[in-house]
Amino acid sequence: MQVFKFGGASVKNAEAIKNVKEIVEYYQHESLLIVISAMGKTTNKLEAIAKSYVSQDGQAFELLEEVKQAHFEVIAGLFGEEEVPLYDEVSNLFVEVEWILEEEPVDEFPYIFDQIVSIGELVSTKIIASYILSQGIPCRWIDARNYIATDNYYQEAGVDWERSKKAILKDLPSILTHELIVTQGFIGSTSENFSTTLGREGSDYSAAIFASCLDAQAVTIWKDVPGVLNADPKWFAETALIPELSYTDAIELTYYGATVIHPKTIKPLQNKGINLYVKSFLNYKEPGTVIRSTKQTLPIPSFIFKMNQVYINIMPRDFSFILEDNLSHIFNVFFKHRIKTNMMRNSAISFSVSVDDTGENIHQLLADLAQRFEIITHKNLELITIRYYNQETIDRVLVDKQVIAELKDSYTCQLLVNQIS
Ligand SMILES: Nc1ncnc2c1ncn2[C@@H]1O[C@H](COP(=O)(O)OP(=O)(O)O)[C@@H](O)[C@H]1O
Ligand SMILES: N[C@@H](CC(=O)OP(=O)(O)O)C(=O)O
Repeated sequence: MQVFKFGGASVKNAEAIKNVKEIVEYYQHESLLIVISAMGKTTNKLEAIAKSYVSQDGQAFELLEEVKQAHFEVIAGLFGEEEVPLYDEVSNLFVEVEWILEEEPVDEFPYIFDQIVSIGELVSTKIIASYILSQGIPCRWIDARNYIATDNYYQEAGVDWERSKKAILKDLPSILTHELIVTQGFIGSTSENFSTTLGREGSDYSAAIFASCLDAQAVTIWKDVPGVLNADPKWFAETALIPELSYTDAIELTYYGATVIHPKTIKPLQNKGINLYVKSFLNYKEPGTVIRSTKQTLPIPSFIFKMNQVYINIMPRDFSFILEDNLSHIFNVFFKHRIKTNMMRNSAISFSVSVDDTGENIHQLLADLAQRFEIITHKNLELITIRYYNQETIDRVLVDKQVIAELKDSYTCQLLVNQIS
């Protein structure tokens, strides 16, 4: 069997969903489990609703109505004038959010986020599964929350692999013998049946969890690009397709910020030797990129750009050295605020990190660190990572840039830079 994953861009409107159906139809004689994300930018809109609800700014119902109407338009685009029961099914899912919004917000934001935002994947999959079925392709919608068991670390839930595998193997193999399965990416459930999410862009990871538990032959992630390129085409005018990548190179590229695949996706597949394909949903017969066990190293240097970085220099107030005691304290504070570091350096009396400037939680991190350390921050920086670098590639990215910090090992070079105005 195989696992397919369709992200928000591939299901953003009725036309896009018809294209997904065409791809599924082409592969319908395979045994397929299809993981789908929320449509387009729905997750961002639902996040705005969760924030509006918590701040009680009076906008939440209006925002929810917009999201609901956008989904009804997609249903109309797929089914025309037909009075399909899907309208009621989708309305009922939105009613669950309305019930939340009617109550006073007493719970913590991460919990509220997960209860509201998880609806995006539930409605998108309801619509797409109904459409695929209406086109004569046997297909079953399943609720991923019955299969992806997690802890209760809301917004970044940890997967309970044992419980998930047991639930998946109990039900899904027999369904897959005669029907396609359509399910949600990104969401899971605690043992008390509260919805959880696996971290933003986490649907790729869901595909890997199902694939690993089912011992799939392959996973295919369908994208708006021809496959993995040597740089994000949004930042680089000339990019090249990488036809084959080792799991290690793929893990490194995604770890450093290549957003084409969620970083947690690759390890479970590597452990089981499952090939991961990245293909274009616009040219679905093209081979794309295959990530698998190979000795082949990246054929060309690859570039990763991360904008909006803040560089934090942390110095002990008492001029003690940056040794185990201070380091463990610093890492605990980063862990407490769940802030991921993109680059780290240390000297005898300072420890410096570059992180995404995500606003409020960075302020809280800095306030915590300032209790024990002197802090200097430098904002609006860009982090450039080059895998398989050489001097020519470094010179190429440094035009009009001032280097603030630099880290190199045999394969990877990281440059934290400032635009020279
Ligand atoms: N190395 C890379 N190769 C290809 N695409 C990349 C790379 N790095 C970043 N991207 C970006 O990833 C995007 C696809 O990911 P994303 O928008 O998250 O898709 P989806 O929402 O469908 O999962 C591409 O449009 C591209 O801009
Ligand atoms: N919808 C979720 C999960 C996800 O993976 O989305 P996408 O596949 O569109 O990146 C998010 O936007 O975070």
